[in-house]
Amino acid sequence: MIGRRFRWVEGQQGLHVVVPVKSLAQSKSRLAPLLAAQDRQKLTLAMCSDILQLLRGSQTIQSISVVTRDAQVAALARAVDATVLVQQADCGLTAAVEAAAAHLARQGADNLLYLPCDVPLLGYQDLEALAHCAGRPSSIAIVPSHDGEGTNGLLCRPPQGFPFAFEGNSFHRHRAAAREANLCMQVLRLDGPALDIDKPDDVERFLKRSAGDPSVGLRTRRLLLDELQLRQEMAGPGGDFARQGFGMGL
Ligand SMILES: Nc1nc2c(ncn2[C@@H]2O[C@H](COP(=O)(O)OP(=O)(O)OP(=O)(O)O)[C@@H](O)[C@H]2O)c(=O)[nH]1
Ligand SMILES: O=C(O)[C@H](O)COP(=O)(O)O
Repeated sequence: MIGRRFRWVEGQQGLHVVVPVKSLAQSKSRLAPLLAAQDRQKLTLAMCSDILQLLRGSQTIQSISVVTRDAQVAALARAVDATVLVQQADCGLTAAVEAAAAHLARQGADNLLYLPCDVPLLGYQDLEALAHCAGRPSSIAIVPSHDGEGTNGLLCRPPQGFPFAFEGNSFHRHRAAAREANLCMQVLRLDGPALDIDKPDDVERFLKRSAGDPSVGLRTRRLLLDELQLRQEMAGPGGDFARQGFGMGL
């Protein structure tokens, strides 16, 4: 647990963030048409690094927990003073968040904010918006993914007891569960964390959007453009990564 950076602001709650990360070798399989296996691993590490550095620098964050069985991810997490909850196997996202919820409840935390590792456009203002939502007891805030189907952020107060049901159309399931339990629910449509990088089109969207804001997703952007040499000019208006090969063996 870390608590020293959190700065109390009236109306805001210090957030206890949980970032589950599956084994690098298993991550980002839907990007296989675009990136080779080694490059998908590098991309996951770069995105983890971006989000962990952002969390570390935010005064709205009270603790960071990374749930993983991957040694490289664990090392990255420890470097920013995050708590590493080591898993024996990749047993799915829901199980990973449930394990973190139990841990936080034992530690006496009064909230949990799930964030995936693949939202490099997440910014400080998004965390502030979430911190405002955490002010009320028995509350839920959900950040839907840009396609309106997935859950790219889920804030629960208290941390345990909500029926997490990730994967597939989880936004609708989480919203229905909050309504059924009569919880105070907010749906936060935040453009930055709404973009999770799952598919080749998402890489294109990320490069377009991050071009206007060098303060977010810096490591991810550098990796894609400089090291993996994806060509940014293809991301301009009318650019078409797939048809032009994107330079990566399509
Ligand atoms: N600890 C842990 N994290 C997981 C597991 N499954 C998914 N995650 C994490 O949950 C978040 C959202 O997962 P996905 O978007 O499905 O991950 P992904 O690597 O894009 O998945 P694919 O493209 O389907 O391979 C990411 O931070 C993942 O690393 C798991 O079994 N254990
Ligand atoms: O929305 C979810 O349940 C998880 O974030 C996984 O969704 P994804 O497969 O769209 O990344």
